[in-house]
Amino acid sequence: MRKIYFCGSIRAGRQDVELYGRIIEQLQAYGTVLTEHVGIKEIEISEETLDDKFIHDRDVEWLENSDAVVAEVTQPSLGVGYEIGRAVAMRKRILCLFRPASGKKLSAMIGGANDRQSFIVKHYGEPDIPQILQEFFS
Ligand SMILES: O=c1[nH]c(=O)n([C@H]2C[C@H](O)[C@@H](COP(=O)(O)O)O2)cc1CO
Repeated sequence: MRKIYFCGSIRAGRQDVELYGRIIEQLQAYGTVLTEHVGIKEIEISEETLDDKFIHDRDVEWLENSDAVVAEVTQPSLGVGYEIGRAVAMRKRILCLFRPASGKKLSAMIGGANDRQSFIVKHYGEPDIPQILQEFFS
């Protein structure tokens, strides 16, 4: 079973958490999502009981064990940017999802990393997700 590491903003703002949950639900058709908690609204409460070193070391280990990384990058987050950078260094396959309709501007360090092979950046709207995931995992 493929292991998927999903990245989404937590401390940088939870406005997209429900969307993360719906993406994770679709990702589960392609493998086990190691970071399911990113898409769960009430998660801050349980993650708050963990110290930062525990969270960091657990997540880096999950990242190392993952076969693919999918990041929703519309809400800019230091944690997500860090995870993506570490994933590049680990030579993981990475899919970054950005919603232009948000009115935000994607960092050049993500947009400019797109090589259309191992680092893929997609500008999308929610209805596009099934096809994007199918292409990425095929
Ligand atoms: O409690 C946490 N649990 C956790 O797994 N993370 C990881 C997973 C997310 O993809 C990413 C979010 O980073 P940030 O909190 O800087 O937005 O970091 C981050 C936090 C809080 O920083």
